[in-house]
Amino acid sequence: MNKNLIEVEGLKKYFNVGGGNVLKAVNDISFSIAEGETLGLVGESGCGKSTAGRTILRLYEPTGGSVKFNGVDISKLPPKKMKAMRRDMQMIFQDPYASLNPRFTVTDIIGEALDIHNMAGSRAERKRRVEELLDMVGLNPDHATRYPHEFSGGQRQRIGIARALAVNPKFIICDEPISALDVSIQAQVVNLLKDLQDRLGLTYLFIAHDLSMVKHISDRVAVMYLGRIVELAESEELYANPMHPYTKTLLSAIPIPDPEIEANKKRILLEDDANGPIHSAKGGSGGGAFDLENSELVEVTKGHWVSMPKK
Ligand SMILES: Nc1ncnc2c1ncn2[C@@H]1O[C@H](COP(=O)(O)OP(=O)(O)OP(=O)(O)O)[C@@H](O)[C@H]1O
Repeated sequence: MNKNLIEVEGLKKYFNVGGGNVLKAVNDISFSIAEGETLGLVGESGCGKSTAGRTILRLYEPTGGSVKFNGVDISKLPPKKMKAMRRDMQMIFQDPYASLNPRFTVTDIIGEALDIHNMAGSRAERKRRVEELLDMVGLNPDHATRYPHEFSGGQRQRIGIARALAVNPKFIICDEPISALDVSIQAQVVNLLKDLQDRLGLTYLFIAHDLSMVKHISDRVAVMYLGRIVELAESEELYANPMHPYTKTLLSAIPIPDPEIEANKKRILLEDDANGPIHSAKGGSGGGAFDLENSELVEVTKGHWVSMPKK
């Protein structure tokens, strides 16, 4: 196993939501990601995945905990050092159209990423680099002068990937990069991300709300529920032997192509948490269905961690 590139320890991100209430969007999560590894982070909408991603990159200031990148604690780096560090840590977003400036050509979009880190060099060098990046993500370099609306959804996501790659990052957070794409296109983008990982030695945190596609890209998967990680295991192990009721729920939500199997399949209904992730200042627990407040991750078999009530 390679050394850890990312080490997240007790990370918290709380939002004040008024009335003395605090929304614990990320509530004490810990995990590491080895160099060249892909960790999947899955859970339903609102469980805190995106907030976790943004807090890891310090696009949100953490409420508590630490994030180490290559052994350096970035949670306390001053802005200048953090800017330099950002080159190594990039993000790909769910909706490539919303994250690409419609008035910019592809050259401008990718070139801007180079400019931010003074990596553009001469005009000719910038053009050459943009064309190289387009080629890398399977787009025609001749299309560099086109605008985002001239591309399909899948092609736009490729532009988003090229922009992230422009600064030669080591770590990329892929925040639901395929959720907005047609199913037929999803596998192509996943395969592209895998190829790029092999070629460039990238490390990924791959965020998704269901488990179906995550399986194909992740070495290990962490399952998030109400701001916490409730299960973490190698992908194969998690799919073959899910232990936490919430993981079982997510797995039961993956559609099976055979309608007969689908019709006979029982959905595990999750008794929802009354408070959600909101905790009142007076000490309301938000522990809910699984009493997460009084639970801890326990290594049940080697590398397979499950949230269990504290003894
Ligand atoms: N800036 C913010 N201020 C207040 N609450 C926020 C903020 N950002 C996120 N939240 C809340 O934090 C919780 C977690 O949101 P987050 O977007 O991280 O979840 P998610 O699992 O990524 O969901 P989705 O897949 O829908 O993006 C939600 O309850 C959300 O409403």
